Amino acid sequence: MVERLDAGARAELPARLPEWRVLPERDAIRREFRFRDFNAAWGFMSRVALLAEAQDHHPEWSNVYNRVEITLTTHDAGGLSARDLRLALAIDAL
Ligand SMILES: C[C@H](O)[C@H](O)[C@H]1CNC2=NC(N)=NC(=O)C2=N1
Repeated sequence: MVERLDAGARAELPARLPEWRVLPERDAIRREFRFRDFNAAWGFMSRVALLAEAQDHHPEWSNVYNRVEITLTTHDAGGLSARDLRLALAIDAL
């Protein structure tokens, strides 16, 4: 069982992940990325896939040409956990 983020960690989300927003409809965060073209978007997705495997934590995502939308939540926790924060920070650092 994975612990969901506590109130203190949630309060810090806007400062730590300014590009991500907490969804109103479910306990998840989302960021949209835009690239020069599909090739650049796919290269980014390949790097995220490697991060996801290394962290054993996997995104919900979609791609349309040069756009990639990533939603993070922890299925084992039924909401946001430290695993989402860690993966989001690693994605931001790519
Ligand atoms: C067995 C394996 O560790 C789990 O199923 C992992 C894999 N990746 C995961 N990814 C996400 N986003 N949430 C999870 O709860 C999760 N669980």
